[in-house]
Amino acid sequence: MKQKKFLFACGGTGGHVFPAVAIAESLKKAGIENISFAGRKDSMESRLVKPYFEFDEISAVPLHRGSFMQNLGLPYKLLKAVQSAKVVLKKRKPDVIVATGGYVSLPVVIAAGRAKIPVYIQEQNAVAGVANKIGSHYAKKIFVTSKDAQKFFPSTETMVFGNPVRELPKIENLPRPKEYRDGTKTLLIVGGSQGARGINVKMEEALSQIAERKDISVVWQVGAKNFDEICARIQIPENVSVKAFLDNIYAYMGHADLIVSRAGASTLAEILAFGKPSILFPFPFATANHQEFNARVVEKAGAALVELDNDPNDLWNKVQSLLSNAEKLNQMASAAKSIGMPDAADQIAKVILEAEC
Ligand SMILES: CC(=O)N[C@H]1[C@@H](OP(=O)(O)OP(=O)(O)OC[C@H]2O[C@@H](n3ccc(=O)[nH]c3=O)[C@H](O)[C@@H]2O)O[C@H](CO)[C@@H](O)[C@@H]1O
Repeated sequence: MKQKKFLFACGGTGGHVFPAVAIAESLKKAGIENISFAGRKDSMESRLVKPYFEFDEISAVPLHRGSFMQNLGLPYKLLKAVQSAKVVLKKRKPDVIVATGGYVSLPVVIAAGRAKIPVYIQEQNAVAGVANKIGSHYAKKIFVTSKDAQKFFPSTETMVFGNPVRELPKIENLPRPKEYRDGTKTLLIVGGSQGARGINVKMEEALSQIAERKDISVVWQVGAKNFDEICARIQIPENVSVKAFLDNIYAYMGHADLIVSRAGASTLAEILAFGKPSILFPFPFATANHQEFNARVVEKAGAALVELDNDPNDLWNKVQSLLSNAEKLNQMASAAKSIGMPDAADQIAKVILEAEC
C-alpha cells in the first residue's frame, strides 16, 4: 500500500514548533517516511525544522489583537497566505495535515480543509489560540493538553493528551554541558523560545550575589533579541554562562539540579517529563493569563514554586535555599515526574495513524 504523506503547519514561537516536531518524530518512528513542514521564510520554524524535515515556505499574517486599524488588510493578506499554502499542497500532495497552532498554521489549515484533506490540530495551552479556534472548523480531531481547553472546541472532536515533547534521552546518555563545571550545583534559567525580560531583570539584580557562589554553575538563556545588549552592558560572573538560545536544551535540562523558567506549555512539559524541580515565572501578558494557569497546576502538584514578575521576591534567596535543601528538591522532582507525560507525542501519532493509515 502506498505510504501516506504528512504535512505539518506551525510557527511563530518555539512553543508551536516543537510539539509539531515531536509528533513528526513519533510518526517517523512508526515508519512514516514522507513528512514535510510549511512555515515562513527565515523564521523560528524554518530554523528549527529545516535540519530535520523538508520545509516549504508560505506567507502568513499575524492577527493584532484588539487593533482594528492594524487588522484592516487582514482578509486580503489571509487570502494571499491561503494561496501560498495551496501552492505547497499542490507540490507535496499531502494525505494528512497536522497543525500545532500559531497564525502561521492557519493558511495551510484553511487551504487543506477546503480541499477536503483531513486536518488534525494540537493545542498546547489551557486557553486555545485564535488560529486553532478558527482552524478547528476544518479539523477531524483536536488534541488538547488539558480538559480546560476542550470548551473552545466542538466536544465530540477533542481528545486530551499531554503536551507532545520530543523524545527524551535518558539523562545518563546526555552529555553534561561544559558550562556546568564539575562538582558544582547546576541551575538553568530559561525564558522560553524568545527569552524573558522579567526573568532577565531578576537575574541581573542577583548577579553580584551569584558571583560569590562559585559552587553553583548557572546557565542563563536570555533570548536572541536580548543577547547582544546584555553581553555588552553587564559584567557576567565567571560561574554564569549567558546564551541566546540553547540548541541542545535537553542536555541543559537533564543535568540541571534546579530550573527557573517561564511557564510556556512545551518548556513546562519537558521540565516535568525530565522530573526536574522548578521555580516558575509565568509570562504575565500571555492570552487569558494561560501561563499562570499552566504554572499553578504544577505548583498544586508540589513540583514547582510559582512567582509572579511583580512579586516582591528575591529570586536568588529562593534558589539558594532550594539548592541547599536536597530533601525538598527530591520531593519536587518526584512530584514533577509523577505528572509528566513524556509519551504524549506517541499517543497522538497512534490516533492519527489508526485513523488514516
Ligand atoms: C510569550 C508567549 O506567548 N509564550 C507562548 C509560547 O511560548 P514559547 O515559544 O516560549 O513556548 P514553550 O515554552 O511552550 O516552548 C519553547 C520551546 O523552545 C525550546 N527552547 C527554548 C529555549 C531555548 O533556549 N532552547 C529551546 O530549545 C523549549 O525546550 C521548548 O520546547 O508558546 C507556548 C505554546 O503555545 C505558550 O504556552 C507560551 O505562553
